[in-house]
Amino acid sequence: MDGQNITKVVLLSCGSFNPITNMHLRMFELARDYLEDTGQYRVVKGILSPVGDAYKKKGLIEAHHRMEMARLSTDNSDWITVDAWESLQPDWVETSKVVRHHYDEMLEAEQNTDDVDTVKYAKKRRIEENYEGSSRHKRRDSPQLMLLCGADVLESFGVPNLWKQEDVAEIVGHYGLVCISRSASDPDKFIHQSDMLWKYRKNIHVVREWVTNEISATHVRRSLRRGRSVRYLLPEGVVDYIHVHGLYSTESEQKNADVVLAPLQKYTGGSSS
Ligand SMILES: Nc1ncnc2c1ncn2[C@@H]1O[C@H](COP(=O)(O)OP(=O)(O)OP(=O)(O)O)[C@@H](O)[C@H]1O
Ligand SMILES: NC(=O)c1ccc[n+]([C@@H]2O[C@H](COP(=O)(O)O)[C@@H](O)[C@H]2O)c1
Ligand SMILES: [Zn+2]
Repeated sequence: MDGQNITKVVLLSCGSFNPITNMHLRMFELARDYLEDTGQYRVVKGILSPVGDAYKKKGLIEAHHRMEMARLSTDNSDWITVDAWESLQPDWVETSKVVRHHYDEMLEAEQNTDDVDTVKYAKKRRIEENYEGSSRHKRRDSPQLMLLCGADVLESFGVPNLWKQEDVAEIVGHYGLVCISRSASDPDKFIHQSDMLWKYRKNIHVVREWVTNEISATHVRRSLRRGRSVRYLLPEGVVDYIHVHGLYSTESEQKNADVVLAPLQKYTGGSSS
């Protein structure tokens, strides 16, 4: 393989990570193996982006704790990183905007490592060449940013008032999606039944995990409330962090219990901005 036609990929995973589990980290490894096995891609970076507190999901603990646990989990990875930008936004940010933000950052980082053009205005001009008006245009050699998620998130695209269809079209049509199967889901069937997902099916990479691993953060929080062990479901450092800070109680599970999830609030409230 001469590497000439290999596209560099950055994987971005958005979620609550409440708390981060071994399966969240496995998703990145599974996705990288899958993409690189095709011979078409080289995965250069993974980004974990914990959602901000304004998402208002039931039982969602403070972003700074979720961020710190994600950091502890990725300390020993040479390619998976954690990014605080989304978690620091005062309002909930649609995933399409998070993807755009990281795409822009990725292009900027690419430009900065390019030692041929170091003159500032030239860099700026080349960044601008990636755009036409407000829409982002890919340069042939620029890396690709793909959203990484589990099949439940893919299937949530069909939940009324949860996602704007134009956002889904932008994510799958312009960037790309890597979806890890979960045992109760059938992502291929879901794609087949959606005209939009079918249209962009070539940009959706379904990774079938045969050794299914149904660790979920909900299960972990439940075990913690009941004083049960969660060892080996989460990285060691995260288990210690949870115990030291006394996280995940009956009380914390009631957070946002009577609040509507931010996207549902936004899209059922009549606002479509
Ligand atoms: N066991 C799993 N298999 C495949 N994908 C998973 C698994 N657990 C989580 N994911 C994916 O990880 C991302 C972050 O998910 P999230 O933070 O909601 O974790 P979760 O374990 O599903 O938590 P919760 O139970 O609170 O919903 C999502 O894309 C989700 O689909
Ligand atoms: N319309 C949207 O952009 C939209 C809707 C629902 C969830 N999400 C995102 O998907 C992720 C899902 O996280 P959970 O599975 O933990 O709820 C979060 O990062 C959330 O912001 C985005
Ligand atoms: Zn989930």
